[in-house]
Formats: sequence, C-alpha cells, structure tokens
Amino acid sequence: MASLLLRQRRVSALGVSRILQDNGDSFRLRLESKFETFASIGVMIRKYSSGKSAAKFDFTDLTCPHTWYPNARKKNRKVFLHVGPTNSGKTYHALKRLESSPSGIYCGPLRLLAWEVSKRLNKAKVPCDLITGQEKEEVDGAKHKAVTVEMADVTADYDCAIIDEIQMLGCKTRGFSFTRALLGIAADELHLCGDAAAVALIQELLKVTGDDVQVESYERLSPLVPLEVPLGSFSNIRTGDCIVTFSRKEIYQLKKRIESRGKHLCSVVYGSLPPETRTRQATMFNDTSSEFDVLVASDAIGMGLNLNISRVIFSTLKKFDGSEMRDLTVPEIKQIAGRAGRYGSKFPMGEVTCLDADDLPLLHSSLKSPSPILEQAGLFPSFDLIFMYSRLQPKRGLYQILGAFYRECEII
Ligand SMILES: Nc1ncnc2c1ncn2[C@@H]1O[C@H](COP(=O)(O)OP(=O)(O)OP(=O)(O)O)[C@@H](O)[C@H]1O
Repeated sequence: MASLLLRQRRVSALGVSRILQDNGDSFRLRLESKFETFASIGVMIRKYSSGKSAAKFDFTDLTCPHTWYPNARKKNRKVFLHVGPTNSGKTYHALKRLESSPSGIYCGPLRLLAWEVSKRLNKAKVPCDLITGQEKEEVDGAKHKAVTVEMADVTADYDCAIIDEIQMLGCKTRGFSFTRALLGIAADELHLCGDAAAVALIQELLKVTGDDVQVESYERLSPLVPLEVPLGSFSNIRTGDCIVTFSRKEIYQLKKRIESRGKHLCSVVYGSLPPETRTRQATMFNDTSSEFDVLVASDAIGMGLNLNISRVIFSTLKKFDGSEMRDLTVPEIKQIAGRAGRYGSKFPMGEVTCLDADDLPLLHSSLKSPSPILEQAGLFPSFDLIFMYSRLQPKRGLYQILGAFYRECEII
C-alpha cells in the first residue's frame, strides 16, 4: 500500500495541483478517506482562512481538512450554534434534541460531563454508552453515546450530535479534537454549545462544508453577583462555597485549613483524580444530605458541570499553564465563576469573590469584558498522513521527520 501511495506522491510532483483544480475535491476525498485515524504526535494551531485553500497537493497540505471526512461531507448537516453566557440553558436545549433523536452522540471536554450526560440519558430510558479515554461502559441496545471529544467517532452515522464547549477549538493543546469533531461528525443535526466568541470562526470553517448554520443566542438564567468584598478569613466559609485553586497541593492544603475549624467537610475535584473518585466527590458535594458541604476544586469544574455551588471563591487568579505563571484569561474567569448559582440548583443566585482583596479588580473587570473573538482553530495531521510523508524520507528519524513536517506545514 505504501508503494502505491508513494507512486501517487510522485504523480503529484508531476502536477497533482492541476488535477485538483480540474477535478475539484473528488480526488482528495478518495485519497483522504484513507486518513481517518488520528494520533497524538504533535499539535498545530493554524490560522484558518478559506482563502488559503489554493490548489496545492502535498502530504503536508493541511489546508482542506474538511475533505478528510467523507462521511460527514455526504450529509447536508443542519448545524445549530447555541451561544451565550454560562448557565443560560445552551446544553439543556441541545440535550433535549439528542434525547428525542433515534441515535446520537454527545462530545464534551470533560469525563465528568460525559458521565453526567450518559447518566441523564439512561435515566430517561435512552440507553447510552459512556466512552472516555479512561473507560468504556456499554449499555445493551444503546444507539447513543456520551464521549470525551477525543473519542468522537467520525466514521459512524448519527441523527443528532452535540459538541459542548465548542470555543475550545481554539485551545492550544486540545483544540484539534474539537476541530476534528466539528468537521468530521456525520450527523443530520449538529448542535454546538459554547461562547459567542467562536461564532465567526465556526461560520468561516463551515463555509466550505455546505452545512446549513443557524445561530441561537441565550441569556443567563439566574443572576451571578460579583461581590465587593473578599472572603478575607476562612471563618467566613459557608455551606455551598467552592474554593478554586490550581495545584493539587494547594487543594489539599485548603481542605485541611477549612476542615481544621471543625465546621465543614470538603469534597475535592481536580483533573488528575481517578474518574470514580472525581464522580464520588462531586456527587457527595451535590447531595444536600451529605456532610460534605464545601468544595475545593481546580479549574476542572470550569466547564459545564452542574454543581450545587452558591459562591465561587478564587484563591488566586494566577495559574501555571505548563510553561509559565500567568493571569487567568477572561474566558477562564467567566467559565469558573459561572458555576455559582446554577439554574435549578439549591442556590438560585450565584456569588463570586476572591480570597484576597488585591484580586478583586481583575475579577470584576473580567466578568464585565466580552471574551476575545476566536481567530484560530487547532488542527492535527492524521497518523497516516505523517506515515506516508515519512516514507518519502527513509533516511530520517522520527524526530527529524516531524520537524520537517511541521516546518513545511507552516509555509502553506
Ligand atoms: N428550560 C429549562 N428547564 C429546566 N432546567 C433548565 C432549563 N434550561 C436550563 N436548565 C438547567 O439549568 C442548568 C444550566 O443549564 P445548561 O447546563 O444548559 O447551561 P449552559 O448554558 O450550557 O451552561 P455552561 O456554559 O456553563 O455549560 C442545568 O442544570 C440545566 O438542566
């Protein structure tokens, strides 16, 4: 197979650009149908512009990623973009459609969100599998799936699909999975839930797919009040509080400090907790009859989770992002703060504040600011694409091949 493909590459040197111009996308669709498997080798955030999709064929040409998904391209997808602030019912409306569809898939950014959706659908007598990077729970007769976005199947056919927190397609580390799901899921109806900052980029990305895109805007369902005073002392902690911090060490230090006063017990939620433990901790906090009435969490709670939080308290507005300590961004602050006072929860109004008074100005200004408009989406080459490219350079090692691939991609 490799030699056949290498021959195709030699043909390309003789002028596949022209063939593409002459024959449109059909050649690419046939070729790209071999490229469906994605693997985690590297990530590229590329400025997306439909104007750049000039006819040039090469394994490093990533300018037409919509052609990588022939199943999705066979459909005229109806795309609904549900946009608005946190706690505005975007996901609720999309889930209603999923629940009433004969088959479907929910793709979320967190394992806990996928778990919440599978639980909800199974409770509503809609059998639903749960598939994440850590587990696979299959339910007899299920035609629905709740998955973390990386596990989205772009080869199956669905009546309805949801991609939650779609603004994450701009994320440097995980954005490519959202772009893949956006372009690749073959569903008659595709519901995208997230921040309005992603609308223009998504409309631009979908211009080339022929999908019908409709924007539905929402308003927050319950008030979120930024407090004028900081928490100050841990003696002011009360039932329903959630303290947010960004390292596991600090999470356990804060839990110890709060519990040492003898008034409250704390649940903890952070990304690297084993899934069952995370689920148990979130359930304990949500259960009003449990003694665990305070939550200490990382930004793992920031996306979409429905927890019984009355007040969010930022212990800091800085986090280490893998390379440096930086201030939280406007979207991060809004997402995390938005967990307080969820509609339908025990607390009809949410409050948000900081541990230290010095952080209040940044908190207040961020909550008032719109999220910056997204201009970039993550994109990722398929494993097969890299494999075929590597066959052209038999003397190079993997490191050099990836480096060369990355450099050549950048100049397109
Ligand atoms: N019309 C409704 N009737 C009953 N409950 C609703 C309704 N709309 C939303 N809710 C509930 O309000 C809460 C927030 O809704 P949802 O999760 O859809 O908000 P969202 O806009 O997606 O928020 P986020 O962006 O923070 O994820 C959920 O618990 C949801 O079940």
